[in-house]
Amino acid sequence: MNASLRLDNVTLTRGGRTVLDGVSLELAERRVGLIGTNGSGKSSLVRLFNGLLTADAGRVVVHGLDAAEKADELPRKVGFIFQNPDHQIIFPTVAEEVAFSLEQSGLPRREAAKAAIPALERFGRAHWAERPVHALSEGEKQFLCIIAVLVMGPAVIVLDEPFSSLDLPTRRRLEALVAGLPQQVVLVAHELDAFAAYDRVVWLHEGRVRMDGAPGEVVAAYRAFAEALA
Ligand SMILES: Nc1ncnc2c1ncn2[C@@H]1O[C@H](COP(=O)(O)OP(=O)(O)OP(=O)(O)O)[C@@H](O)[C@H]1O
Repeated sequence: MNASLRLDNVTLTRGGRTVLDGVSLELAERRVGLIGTNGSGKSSLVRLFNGLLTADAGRVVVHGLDAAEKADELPRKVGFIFQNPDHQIIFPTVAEEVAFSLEQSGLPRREAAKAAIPALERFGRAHWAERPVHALSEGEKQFLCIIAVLVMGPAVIVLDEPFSSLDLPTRRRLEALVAGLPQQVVLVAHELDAFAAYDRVVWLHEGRVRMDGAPGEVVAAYRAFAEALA
């Protein structure tokens, strides 16, 4: 099985607009960054990897699964962390949220409820179990989202602007947590320093790949481009 995220000549339209225009990419690195101005297509592109969006033309292959044929299997393969944890968390307590993830990964409901506490324990958060989710801070909620995704054992973690509402210390803690994950990680972010230790950064512009390579070079070129626009 090829452990890569592949787009072959992918075109995607949303609301009548071409959002991705013949994009071909093969992402096999463990740490991949995606940058670009607002509306360049970053969120749309990563949503192809878990079946939230479907390409209009071309082919998407996620760690060996053809996205068009195996759409149902993609969410277990690719875990998503979004900008706003409130959009992701659906249950009133931490334990219920984690239990739901475990159920999604195939455990029967009663077993999932029992397994939630040991799962939280693995992340040093067993004491959160009965906490109401609304009483968690933004950083804690984002941490819970990551736990809820990780317990499903995905091969890929996609983080789409996960830092936007976090203060700097909380952001650094989450970055450290993400840095230690064994999974392939795809990070969409506007905080360009986040990519320093990444293997590869792809710069998307108006639905096409504008530059692709080592973080230092791609980020420097993007900064120069953005400065010239300002
Ligand atoms: N739900 C939607 N319906 C129709 N068009 C959409 C929808 N969401 C996004 N688009 C359009 O798709 C294009 C790409 O949006 P996308 O969210 O992928 O960009 P992005 O690079 O992630 O931007 P940002 O940095 O602002 O999050 C935009 O022009 C946007 O208007």
